Amino acid sequence: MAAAAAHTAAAASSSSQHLSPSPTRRSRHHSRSQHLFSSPVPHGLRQCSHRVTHLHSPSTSRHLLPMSCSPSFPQDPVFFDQQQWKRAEEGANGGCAFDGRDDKPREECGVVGILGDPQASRLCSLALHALQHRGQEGAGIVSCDGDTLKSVTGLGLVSEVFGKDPSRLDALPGDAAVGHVRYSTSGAASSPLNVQPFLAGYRFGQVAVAHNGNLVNYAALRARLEDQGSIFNTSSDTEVVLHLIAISKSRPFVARVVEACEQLEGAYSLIFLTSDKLYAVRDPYGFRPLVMGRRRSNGAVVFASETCALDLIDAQYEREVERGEVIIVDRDGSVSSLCLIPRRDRRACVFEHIYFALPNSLVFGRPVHRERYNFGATLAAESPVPGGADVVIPVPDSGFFAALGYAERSGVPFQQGLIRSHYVGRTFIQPSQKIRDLGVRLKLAPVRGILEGKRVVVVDDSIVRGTTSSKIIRLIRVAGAKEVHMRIASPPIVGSCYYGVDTPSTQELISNRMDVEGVRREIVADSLAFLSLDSLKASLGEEAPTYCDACFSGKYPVPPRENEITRVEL
Ligand SMILES: O=P(O)(O)OC[C@H]1O[C@H](OP(=O)(O)OP(=O)(O)O)[C@H](O)[C@@H]1O
Ligand SMILES: NC(=O)CC[C@H](N)C(=O)O
Ligand code: SF4
Ligand SMILES: [Mg+2]
Repeated sequence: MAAAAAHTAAAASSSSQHLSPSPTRRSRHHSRSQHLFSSPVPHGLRQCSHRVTHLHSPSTSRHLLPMSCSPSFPQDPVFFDQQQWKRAEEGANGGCAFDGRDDKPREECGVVGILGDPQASRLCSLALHALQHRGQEGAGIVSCDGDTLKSVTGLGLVSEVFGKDPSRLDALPGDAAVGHVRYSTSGAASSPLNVQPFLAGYRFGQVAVAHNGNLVNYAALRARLEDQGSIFNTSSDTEVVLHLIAISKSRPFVARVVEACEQLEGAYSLIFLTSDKLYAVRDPYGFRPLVMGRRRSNGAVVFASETCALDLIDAQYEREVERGEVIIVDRDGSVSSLCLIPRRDRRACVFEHIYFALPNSLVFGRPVHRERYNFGATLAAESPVPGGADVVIPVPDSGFFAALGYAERSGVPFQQGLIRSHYVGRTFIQPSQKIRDLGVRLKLAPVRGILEGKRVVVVDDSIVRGTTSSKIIRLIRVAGAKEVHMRIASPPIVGSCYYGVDTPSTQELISNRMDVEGVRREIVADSLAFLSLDSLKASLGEEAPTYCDACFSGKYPVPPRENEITRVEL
């Protein structure tokens, strides 16, 4: 219970705890299977002592290994032979500039890729709709009919970009498509130039990319590329990937992708589309989710950030894209799997389970609703309300399952004491504080009949800036509640995220500025408790060490870097 006390503040209590915001720089850990990837690889295809076929690009000295080198990967790889390498070489296809629009700095998006369905762009727009919670600033799709890649992107929601004017989807023919919903981490939210997928032309053809994540060495990479003469069209970190691919001397395209990715630091779940293939790549730590499935009707391959996107377009979930894996899907439907070098210990973002992902999704192999329920139940055991409570209410939406877990474990009845408007989006994701302030009041309305005269436990998934909690507590008091006890199903957020979640600067994080008692006073709760970090880890079980919890612990798997260059905002 010591941990519980450290994370709890009651009106009568003066307990205080200040959590250090400073990121701890850590050396990188190599995974147990690291030696497999760095073992010497003879030229061409060979069977090694691990019974792994190593792949060696004949035109470069790069070592590419089939992903099956890890015994845990469920799919048999399709090994490339020399002929396939040859065919994979891209023919010159005419160049094209970026699909212009523009940018400011931040992070978390949704990506989708489809190959093998004549309705690819329509399915893509539906899948993006299912991923809308991951980003609301912009949406886009690039499709390909086997020859030319075409792009439609725009600021706003998927329905705003694609729903109003059917001709926009008509302009995206073909059986392959890649899509993106944006929540900016690097590059202005308001700039249409920064809306993905980015479409570019390089020496051997066209390539489109959709990225979820954030590159911590983006500024340094961009400075180097600019020194070498690259001209950037956007202020997004993602654009460096295209430049690295374009300047690579490796062949075929997948070797360029691998060479580019080896220079990236940070988080990236990427989907690439070229005229003849679809590629999915996940960074060596696996910070951001990425899953693969197939449409039940015709076997079309689908990649998406979350399984909720697969469900909507009737695609059967097959597996995660593994960390450090590159999956290549050919137009004939064949699927190959390679791995990036080096591969690291997994550091999946625990905040996906806490807040970002939808509860009906499977993320990192776990049902999100179950994780949230468990966090809430653990919180109830750790931090009951002293003197008891009459009702447990969730802060909709993402506090719902944690509140259910809290109510069931504590034995206090669960009620829907706050009603959510369906017409207001996520407040955390809103770009300005003014909009967030208004957003909370527009979005949530108290139910007087449930709250009046009651000792109310309010359960939310997280406190970031404190905007939501303070507004909600005021609303609940105005509705007549006798006491309001706030319970948060995650630890205090004390550090910014550098891996694709646009958590604000550390100064804006309320738990960075003050201890738990200070936050309680600020939000004017009768008591406040956070789930302790130890309990969060206990709830994750054996896999706890494979999660990133840097925004709670300050332990950053990849050292964050400050921007080292100044540049003109586009
Ligand atoms: O402390 P704050 O800065 O207010 O941020 C924390 C709040 O933001 C998120 O909700 P959001 O409204 O974004 O989305 P949701 O509807 O999915 O819960 C989160 O669930 C908290 O409620
Ligand atoms: N949230 C994200 O994953 C953002 C992707 C990319 N870093 C951007 O800012 O557009
Ligand atoms: S710092 Fe936090 S939000 Fe960012 S990847 Fe790690 S756990 Fe997720
Ligand atoms: Mg919320």
